[in-house]
Amino acid sequence: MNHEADLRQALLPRLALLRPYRWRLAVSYLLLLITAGFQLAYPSAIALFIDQMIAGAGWSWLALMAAIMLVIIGVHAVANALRHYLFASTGSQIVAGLRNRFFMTMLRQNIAFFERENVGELTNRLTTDIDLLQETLTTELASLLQTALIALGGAVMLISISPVLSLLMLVLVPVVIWTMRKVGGQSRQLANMRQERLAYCSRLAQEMFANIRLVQAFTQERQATKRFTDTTTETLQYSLSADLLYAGLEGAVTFIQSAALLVTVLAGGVLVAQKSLSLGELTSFILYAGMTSGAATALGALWGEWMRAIGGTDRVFELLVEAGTENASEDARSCPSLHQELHFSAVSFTYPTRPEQAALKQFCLRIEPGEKIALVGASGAGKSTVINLLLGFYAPTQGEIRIGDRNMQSVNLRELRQQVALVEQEPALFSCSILDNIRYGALSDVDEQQILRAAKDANIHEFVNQFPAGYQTGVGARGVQLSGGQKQRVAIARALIRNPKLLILDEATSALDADSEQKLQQALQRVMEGRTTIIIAHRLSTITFADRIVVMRDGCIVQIGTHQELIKNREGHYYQLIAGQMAACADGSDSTNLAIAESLHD
Ligand SMILES: Nc1ncnc2c1ncn2[C@@H]1O[C@H](COP(=O)(O)OP(=O)(O)OP(=O)(O)O)[C@@H](O)[C@H]1O
Repeated sequence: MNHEADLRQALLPRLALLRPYRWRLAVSYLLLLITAGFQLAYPSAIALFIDQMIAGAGWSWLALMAAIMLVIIGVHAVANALRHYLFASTGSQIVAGLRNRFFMTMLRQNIAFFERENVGELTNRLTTDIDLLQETLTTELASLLQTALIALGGAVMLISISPVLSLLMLVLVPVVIWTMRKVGGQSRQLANMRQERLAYCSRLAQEMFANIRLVQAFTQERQATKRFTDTTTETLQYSLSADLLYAGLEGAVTFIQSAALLVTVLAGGVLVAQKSLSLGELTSFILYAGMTSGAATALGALWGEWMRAIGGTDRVFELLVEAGTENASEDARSCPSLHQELHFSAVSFTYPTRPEQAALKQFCLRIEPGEKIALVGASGAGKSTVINLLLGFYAPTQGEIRIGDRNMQSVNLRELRQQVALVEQEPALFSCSILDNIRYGALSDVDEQQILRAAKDANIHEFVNQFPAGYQTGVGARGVQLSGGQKQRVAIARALIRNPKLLILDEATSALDADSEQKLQQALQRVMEGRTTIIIAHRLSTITFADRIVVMRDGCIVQIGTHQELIKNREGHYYQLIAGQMAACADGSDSTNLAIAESLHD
C-alpha cells in the first residue's frame, strides 16, 4: 500500500470519531474563521495606522481607531476563548467515548482473544494510547486548519502588497512541504514503536505486581528490574529520537524565519528607497511575512504531532477492527433453559494456540437435568476443556453440544452464561468488600437479606462476623486477605445468589483441614440441590455422591458409572486413579479417604 493510501486508511476511523460532534465543531470552526480573520487583518490595520499618522491624521482619528481596535480585540479574545473551550471539551468527550468503546469491545471478546493479547498491554492501550488523541483530534486539528488558513491568507496579503517581495518568499513552499513529509513520516513511526514499548512496560509491571509473591520468593527482583529498565531505556531512546527530530525542526524553523525576515528587510528597504513601497506597506509586509512563514513552518510541527498521535493509536484501532470481526456471537438468538438435557455429541476440540494437539477427542455425554456429574482424570485429561466448551469460551472443532434440541453454536452466550454459576478451583475475588463480592453473582438487584442468606448457606457467616468490619471487610487484590477455604466459600455464596440452572464446580486440589472441609462440603451440598451440577474432581474422596462419574484420559472418556460401579473394575482407570491417590495419602489421615479405602477393600 502506498504512503497516501495508508495515511488515508489511518485517518478515516479517527476522523469518524468527530462525526457525533459535527455541529458543535462547526460552531468552533466558524469561531476559528473569525479569529483567523482578525489575526489576518491586524497587520493591514497597523499599515493603515502608520501611513495615516505619517500623512498627518489628527488625535480624534487616533482615538476613534483605538476604540474600534479595542472592540475588535475584545471580540477576538472572547471568540478565541470560546473556540478553545469547544475544541478542548469535544476532545475530552471523544477520548472518554473511545475509551468506553474500547473497554466494552474488549470485555465482549472470547477467551482465545485474551490468550493472544496481554492484559497489561490492553490496559496501556486503554489509557496512555487513547490519551494521545485528546488534543490531536480537536485542538490540534483546529490549529492545523487555522495555521493553514493563516499561511494561505498571509500569502494572499503578501502578494497583494508586493508581488516582487512575495516571489522571494516562494522559496519557502518546497521547504515546508519537504519538512512536513519528513517530520510527519518519522514522527508516526517513532510514536508507534514508543507506544509498543510502553505497552510492553505495562505488561511487565502488571505481571510482576500480580505475581509479587512469586517474584520475591524466587528473589527475582533484580532480574525483573533489569527487564523493566531495559524496556524503559528502549522507550526513552524512541522519545529522545523524537525530541531530536523536533529540536532539528525548531532550529530549521528559526533559521528559515530569520532568513526570510532578513531578505524581506533588505529587499523591502530598496523598494521603499525607490518609492515603489510605502513604509506602512513594508511594515505590514514584514508582519505578514513573519506570520506566514511562522504558520507555514508550524504546519510541519503540527503535522508531526498528528502523525505521532496516529502512530501511537494504530494498535487501538487495529484491535477494535480485529475485535469487531471476531465477536459475532452477540448477534445470536436467545438461549433455551439449561434445565434440560445437555448433550455432547462426538465433540473434538483443539486449542487455537496449540493446533497440533487435540484436548478432546470424540467426547460423547448426555447430562440429564438435575444430574450430578463428576469429571475425573489425571492432570491434562481434558476436564477443564469440557467446561470451557460448555461455557462457550471456545467452539468445538468437530461435533456439537446440544441444549435440548438446540445446537449451542446458535444460542446467545450471554443468556446461556446467565444460567450458569462457576465456582473455580482458585476463585477470583475482586478487591472490594465480601458483600460486594457476593453481590457480583446476582443477576438483578438483591437486598442485604438475600446476601446474608446466601452467605449462611455457604457457611461463611460465622467467620465473616468475626471480622470487625463484617461483610464490609475488604478481601484485597484477588482475595489475598482470605484463606483458600474462605475464598472458596465466598465463591459458593456468589454462585448461590445467582440461583443458576447449571452449576460448575472446579474443586480445589488440596485438602482443607477436617473442619473447613466439612463446612465446604455442606455448603456445596446446599448449592447443588435441584440443579444440574458438573464437578471437576481432583480429590476423588469428595465425589462419591455423584450420580455418574465420567473418567477421562487424554481427552477421551474411558469409563462412566457410579462410584460403586466403577470401583469394582480393578483394571479400570478409575480404580487406578483411586489407588494412586490412596498411596499418596498412605497415612490415611483424611477421614473421607478412609471411607474410600473401605470401599476399595469391599
Ligand atoms: N488455553 C490453552 N491453550 C492451549 N492448550 C491448552 C489450554 N488449556 C489447556 N490446554 C491443554 O489441553 C489439554 C487438556 O487440558 P485441561 O486443562 O482440560 O486438563 P484438565 O484435565 O482440566 O487438567 P487439570 O486437572 O490439571 O486442571 C492439556 O494438554 C493442556 O495442556
